[in-house]
Amino acid sequence: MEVAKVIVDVPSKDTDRPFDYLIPKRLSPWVDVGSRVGVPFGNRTLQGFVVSLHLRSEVETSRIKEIGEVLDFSPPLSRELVELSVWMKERYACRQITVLQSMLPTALKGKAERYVALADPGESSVQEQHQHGVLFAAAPQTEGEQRMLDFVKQRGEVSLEQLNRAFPEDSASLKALLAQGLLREYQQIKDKLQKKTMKAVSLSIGLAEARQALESFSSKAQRQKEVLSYVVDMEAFLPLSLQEVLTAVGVTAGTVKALADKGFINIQDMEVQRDPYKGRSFKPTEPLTLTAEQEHVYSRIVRKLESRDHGVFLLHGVTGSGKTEIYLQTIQRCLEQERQAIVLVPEISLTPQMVERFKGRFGDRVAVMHSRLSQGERYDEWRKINEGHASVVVGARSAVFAPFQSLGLIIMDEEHETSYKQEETPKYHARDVAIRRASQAGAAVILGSATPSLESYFAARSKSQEDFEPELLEMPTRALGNRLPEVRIVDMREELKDGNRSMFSRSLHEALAARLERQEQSVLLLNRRGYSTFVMCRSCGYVAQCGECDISLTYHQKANNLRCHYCGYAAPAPEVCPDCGSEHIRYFGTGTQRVEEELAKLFPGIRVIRMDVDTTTEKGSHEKLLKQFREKKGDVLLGTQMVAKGLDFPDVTLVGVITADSALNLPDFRAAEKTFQLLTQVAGRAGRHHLPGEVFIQSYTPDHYSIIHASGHDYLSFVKDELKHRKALHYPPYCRLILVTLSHEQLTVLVRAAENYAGDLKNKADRRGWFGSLDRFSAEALDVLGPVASPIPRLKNRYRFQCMIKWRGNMDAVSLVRQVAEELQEAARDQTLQISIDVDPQMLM
Ligand SMILES: Nc1ncnc2c1ncn2[C@@H]1O[C@H](COP(=O)(O)OP(=O)(O)OP(=O)(O)O)[C@@H](O)[C@H]1O
Ligand SMILES: [Zn+2]
Ligand SMILES: [Zn+2]
Repeated sequence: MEVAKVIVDVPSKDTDRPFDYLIPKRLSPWVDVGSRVGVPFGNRTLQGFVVSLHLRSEVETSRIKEIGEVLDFSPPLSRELVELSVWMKERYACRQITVLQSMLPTALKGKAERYVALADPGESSVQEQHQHGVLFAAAPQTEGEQRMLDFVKQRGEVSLEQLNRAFPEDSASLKALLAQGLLREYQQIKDKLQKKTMKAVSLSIGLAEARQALESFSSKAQRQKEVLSYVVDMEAFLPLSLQEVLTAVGVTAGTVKALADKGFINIQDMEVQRDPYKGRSFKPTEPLTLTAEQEHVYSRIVRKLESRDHGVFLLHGVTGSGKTEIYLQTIQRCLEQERQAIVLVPEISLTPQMVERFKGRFGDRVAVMHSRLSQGERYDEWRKINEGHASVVVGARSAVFAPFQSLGLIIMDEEHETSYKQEETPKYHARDVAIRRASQAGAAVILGSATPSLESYFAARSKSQEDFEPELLEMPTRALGNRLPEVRIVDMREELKDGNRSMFSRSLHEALAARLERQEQSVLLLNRRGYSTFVMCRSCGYVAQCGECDISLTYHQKANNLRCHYCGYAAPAPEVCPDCGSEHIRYFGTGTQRVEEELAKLFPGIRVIRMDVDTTTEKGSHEKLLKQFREKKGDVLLGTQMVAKGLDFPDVTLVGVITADSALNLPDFRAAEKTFQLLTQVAGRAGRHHLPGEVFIQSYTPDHYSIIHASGHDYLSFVKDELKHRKALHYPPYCRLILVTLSHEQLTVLVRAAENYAGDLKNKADRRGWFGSLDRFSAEALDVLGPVASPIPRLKNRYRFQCMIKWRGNMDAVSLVRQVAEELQEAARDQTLQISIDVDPQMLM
């Protein structure tokens, strides 16, 4: 192969294609698809990725440049991942370089650094000088130049930075030396982060020899003798870290160095792997005997694994049905096949308890990746996988790119979680990427949840989606045979009517008191999402809604009005409730801190462990709080969404939801689905072991179907009701969405651009016969809503407008939406107009 196609690190439209580079002979053994390379681009050196290899270029060879360097011994990306990046760039309307980079840890985001070295000694420079008619041989002209030249000579190569530090005032000499051809300048890509090394001490003579040396050690060098004696004693553990030697013997580095100079020991740099779970032991666990229900599910998945074909399973199992045990045992099979497994979990449920379950079963073969690790730790976990030392990875969203060579299984726990969608570019959904990657690799996918997303469930039931068709597996009972907890809905309007203005209903109050008495534990959930954004009547539960879009109107304090984020409808904020005339109408929301205060007032001496964004910012704090709760150092675990997921505490017998409605009224068509999921999840924390559980859901809209069905643990009925709404109003899964957000510093410019965008898109879609309301009975339709001001109308001094595109059918809507955006941007000739495209958006607020 002579030519490599390389995607370079310039995220702009014109460079979003591969460029040809010649592969020099000396580098050819190292260059492969997925290699990270440094290439000349214009007058810069850039990092890039090789995406294909060819025998020759279509471009004239003399016009293409050579690859400058290869940055890794083995390519950090596999062919499979490079292929995946092409698919992702099209599906999510983004640049391939952005995708490729997001597949790697940030530590590998290299940047060019400038170096100087001696120019090729002698010949070439002399030749060149002859060519230029210069007859004198080049030599330094000043003392400063001479010193600089010597400095470089000694070191071979010097970074420009280092040189400037050594000769801070002397850029003239450098210029002169470069001009005379004595020094040359070049660029190299340096990784953002280096491997971590430590100084390590080992013996440089034989053990017997060292023992002998100890006998005859000079009494003047007593300290050195102690060091040598320590090293000899620890012979079985060599090499030792220098730090350890220093603290154990109580000497300075100088003493150790002196001993090294005498030739007894040597001190070297040794690479160390940062292990975030180092020093922690995980109790080994054995596979449990599966229940009949589990056995059935297990055998279906294993059959697929044995076939080594691609397949997707939707595992719908109630809380506590033992999904995790299914994950563990199917991974076991996968490893026995010498294939590897990826386990994706939502960031907030990537709790130590979760990690423990996988480390406990598979020990050191498990790598862990999440955002609370330092960049260095992430890099090392990534390398552990890349070098084949790990065969299971447990991680958040981006672990879907784990560099495994023969992937057998991808598990996505809590598959309904919105955090699987990345909100920054590339705005990918890990579920879709997982399915795509698995189909390339012939791997199986398990999507697990007690409350599957409507999209996945619909796809599994209807078998009509072109995207993916999961096979549905059900586990309707709990593994330990106990019943799901009893759930009571408390009508908070009644409480107010009866004069109780507290945030605790009388029944939840009583239940809490009983738990304190019996020394059992409680979990209290405060749904903080949607804090203060909607207007609700506390007397009758009325919430202002848009008649067209069936979503809550958002309160805008400045204008004192209510607006719909989808269609732009606006109305003045009401003073009294339009339904019942009550004055108890207000913006909604309560903070965890206020709940904590009220608990302390109601139950003096109560021990509350509060878990929210404020108390969990510090590294490891999440873990510490849960440990306290497990050790029963708290009566109540109070928190936001964090307390709803994946926790398995035997003594929790009460779960209270302070206000179930707050998420229900968010201006998001998934509000009901999210509320149902959250209530079901949190209810599932109660009574998981021998003690029976009880759940109280406090609500101002107790007849809402999401609350009623959650209280009955009735997923199917919820789905039926919800699908009716989605169908009537044309929302997913009956269509797909693309959210286009435009932003600019000047409002007038922005409004015009947004209107042009919507107009162009409609025209182009119309010409293709796509444009039309989704109301019409046709298999294909594309509708454009807006433009309207975005839910966050101004961000960082930029105004924001958006268009929502709804579409269904067999058409390439994404590329049309992208094409129109690119054309508009080009025509506008305005660098500051930004257009962002979010395909299948999850966050609509
Ligand atoms: N086959 C089994 N035999 C005995 N105990 C089991 C078995 N399977 C699971 N369990 C136990 O049942 C409890 C619930 O299981 P697990 O936490 O895996 O459920 P889950 O479906 O993942 O729940 P959730 O969705 O609520 O997180 C755990 O304590 C687990 O150890
Ligand atoms: Zn009212
Ligand atoms: Zn509307």
